[in-house]
Amino acid sequence: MNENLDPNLENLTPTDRDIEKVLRPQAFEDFTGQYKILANLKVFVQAAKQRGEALDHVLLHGPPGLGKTTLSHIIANEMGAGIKITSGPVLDKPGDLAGLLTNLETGDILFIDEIHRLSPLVEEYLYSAMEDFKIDIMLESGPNARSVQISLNPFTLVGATTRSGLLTAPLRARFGINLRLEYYDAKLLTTIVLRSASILRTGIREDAAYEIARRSRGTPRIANSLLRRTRDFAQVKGNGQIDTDIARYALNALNVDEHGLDEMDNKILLTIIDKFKGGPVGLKTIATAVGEDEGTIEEVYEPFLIQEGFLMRTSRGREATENAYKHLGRLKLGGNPSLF
Ligand SMILES: Nc1ncnc2c1ncn2[C@@H]1O[C@H](COP(=O)(O)OP(=O)(O)OP(=O)(O)O)[C@@H](O)[C@H]1O
Ligand SMILES: [Mg+2]
Repeated sequence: MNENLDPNLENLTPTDRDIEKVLRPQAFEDFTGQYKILANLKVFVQAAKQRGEALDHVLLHGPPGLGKTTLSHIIANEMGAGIKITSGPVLDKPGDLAGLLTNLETGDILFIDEIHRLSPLVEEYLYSAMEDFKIDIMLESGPNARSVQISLNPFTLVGATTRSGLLTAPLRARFGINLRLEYYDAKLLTTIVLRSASILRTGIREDAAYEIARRSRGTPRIANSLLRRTRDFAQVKGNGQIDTDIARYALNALNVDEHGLDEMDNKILLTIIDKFKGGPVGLKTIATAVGEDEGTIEEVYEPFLIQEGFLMRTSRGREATENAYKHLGRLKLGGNPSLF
């Protein structure tokens, strides 16, 4: 995959990261799509504010680049609260978490990214903090060691994960608000591309924005990334304005396929078609063949392929659809004989 299209923020260059911040919506109003989630969140936020309470803990899950981090900042803004940011792998021991928790003011947001990667010890420590706003801390060490319970200011934990399947049941149960983000359709992504272009002061035609949008794998981060690269092409190869010709030229140069599928998407489909006669084939087998983690395929790649009609999930495994054969220029041999 082209590194600039990588959905993981960590792989972006510093300037890309700065631009990503500028493009990030700050309020409910600027956030496009996910209407149902937003409508519910607005009610919960307003109700909590009216009662003068902290918002209930929120779990945000869904594939990378759909707006989980963005939403957590918006929640803090809309609550008029502070936000502290950390992530599962960074919290090594309960002490790391205690330091963060005791510094939260009433109503503050503690955002834990990749919450599925908390160590079991830290996770257990989080339970009483979430439930009763209380934690035990150790005073002194050696023979004088004793633990005291201290009260925390009521806070809101916002957890984000691309792998909700890896969350333990007790942790999941402690979130009062559980929201799953969906892929965006091309129309919504067009709105996002147009908004981003205007922030970046780049002229773009609506049909060109649509061309970028429909090839962005349903993902705002990818749409913004493709817009920035297309802007480069427009600047160097054209007159700075993005029209459909420049957009197509740039997307082809970037190896973004007609449907916006990325290298791993195509690899998964090709593997099923070429090595397993189109399936059905088990998830584990696919994972081994393409060299990707089983859970990542299930939670990051598969949902998009299914939604776009390239893949089917059956009781006997995964099957490539007619669409997938067509897309990859493969001939489906003999169809499905069991039907005739
Ligand atoms: N609904 C939206 N409207 C406009 N822009 C959006 C929206 N959702 C996301 N974006 C843009 O996409 C970028 C990526 O979103 P964000 O970082 O919130 O994704 P994420 O779900 O946290 O991804 P990851 O799982 O990789 O952490 C943001 O910088 C923002 O500019
Ligand atoms: Mg994020």
